[in-house]
Amino acid sequence: MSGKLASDYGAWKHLQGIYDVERSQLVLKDLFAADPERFNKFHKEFVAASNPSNTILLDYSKNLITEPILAKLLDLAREADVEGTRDKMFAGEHINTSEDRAVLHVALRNFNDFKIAEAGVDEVAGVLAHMREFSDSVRSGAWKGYTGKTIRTVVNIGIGGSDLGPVMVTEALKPYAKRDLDFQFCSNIDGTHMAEILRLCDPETTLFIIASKTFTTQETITNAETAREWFLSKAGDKAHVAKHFVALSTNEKAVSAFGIDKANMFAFWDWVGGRYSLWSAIGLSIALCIGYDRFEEVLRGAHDMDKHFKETPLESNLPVIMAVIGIWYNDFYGSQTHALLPYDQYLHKFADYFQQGDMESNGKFITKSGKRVDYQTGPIIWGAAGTNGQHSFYQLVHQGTKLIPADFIAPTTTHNPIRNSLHHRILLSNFFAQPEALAFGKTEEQVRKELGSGASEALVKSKVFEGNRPTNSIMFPLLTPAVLGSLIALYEHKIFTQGVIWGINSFDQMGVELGKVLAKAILAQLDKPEDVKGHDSSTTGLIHYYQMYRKE
Ligand SMILES: O=P(O)(O)OC[C@H]1O[C@H](O)[C@@H](O)[C@@H](O)[C@@H]1O
Repeated sequence: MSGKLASDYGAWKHLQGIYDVERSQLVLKDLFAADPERFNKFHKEFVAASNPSNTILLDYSKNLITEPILAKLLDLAREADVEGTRDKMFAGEHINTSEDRAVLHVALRNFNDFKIAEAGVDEVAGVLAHMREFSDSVRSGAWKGYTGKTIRTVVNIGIGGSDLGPVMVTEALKPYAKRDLDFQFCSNIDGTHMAEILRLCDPETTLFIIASKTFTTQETITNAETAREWFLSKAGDKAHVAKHFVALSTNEKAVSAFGIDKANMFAFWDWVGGRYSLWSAIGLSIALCIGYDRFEEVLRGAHDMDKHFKETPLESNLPVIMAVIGIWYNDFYGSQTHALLPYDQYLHKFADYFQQGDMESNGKFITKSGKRVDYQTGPIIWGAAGTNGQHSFYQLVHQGTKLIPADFIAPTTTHNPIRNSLHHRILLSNFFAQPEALAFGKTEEQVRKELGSGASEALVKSKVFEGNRPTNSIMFPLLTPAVLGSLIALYEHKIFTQGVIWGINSFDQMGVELGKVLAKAILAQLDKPEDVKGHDSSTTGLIHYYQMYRKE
């Protein structure tokens, strides 16, 4: 850790100079016209070392970059010591400095490849074996509920990282799911969420997974207590809890205080960040859904991307390339957001997942050495599955006043080739067309030609697309467990690389604390109006309104 701000680096200053002078010349239409080799120069294919059918193509040619700009961006990564910090992460050094912790989600999918010396790493295989045994037993029907019936519904109770990963992955890998097992995910403290899920559950055939790293999160513990209360109101005897409740946590004490047997607890370790935890015991619902072997394929896919990130020179390193191009827009062009646009319905939760993954990691204004940054850090992440987004927000992406860099993501082959893959061909024609339209637009001249001489000036102008809007295109053959694992790890390492360049700690989450503390204080004041003290007039007024109209 140099203690420097990113803006102190020589490469950063150089990039600012390039931006100021060359920006007007960075026109995609011209860059492509000038160089027929542009695609060849600006795309890379990742091929997994352990599995050649797992490949990912990254086409970054439709970005506002030239070879010298990309080289300078990579110099920035070198100057910020991305490689050194990466190696420290893989070696188990405590790079999460504010919490004095290692950052070792890579150890959860390592299978003894990299040597990592940190307490707990040698326990990973044992927990995976426990997950295999348990998921096999539930899926085969050998695991019985308290009346001897097999499990039909699994309810994962967790929030944030203990929810979003399992939700996204079980959706993404639905083609591999055990279809006679229903999966529900209860996260929100809003009782509506639990109430609607319990309506779908039969206590005799439901398994509750209480997923919480800390086992202190208010939402999860309250929801878990509600589920237990509901279960006991039907099952009666507390001894039956052991057949219907399991816990995924680092906090053994709190798990046993809740009444869950140690044999039904799946452990992980403080070096697994919540938003990086789907690879840990938090992935139990994934293993139950697609089977342990498929879950392990997800892990192995991620490991292949870890190897790529760790061992590939920066010029060919996919996560690093995506990271530095993102910095070019975020910090020099001033774009505020980054869109994730998967053209695959199974990835419809991908943007939601990386909203936490990216924004909780890099939404920080203080560097690791305690300085306030004088540049932008993490972008706002958003998006939706194509083609739905096209009929919703793409108008602004094409003709709005904001620059919105976007990643278009698609499989060449669909799991559902209905009508001879007609749907998929239409889907992909949109996937190819949108980045093309965004890059090359439509000139006034073209519009005039199309409309003929009678068209009003205003109409002509309204149909012009300026173009020059940058995108990455990411393709892979099929959304398999291995490909998904690699794809998630690709984005994880992108986020890591950006965090290192910005000098921030991507692995703590102090920003989620304040609201929690205030809510606790307010909860104690909600009963009586005279208890509402210590707030501004707006907060006081809102609580009083609630007290006047509530019905319980
Ligand atoms: O798994 P837990 O401990 O219940 O935490 C759930 C979530 O809580 C907070 O919002 C943050 O710390 C997240 O990173 C975390 O994922």
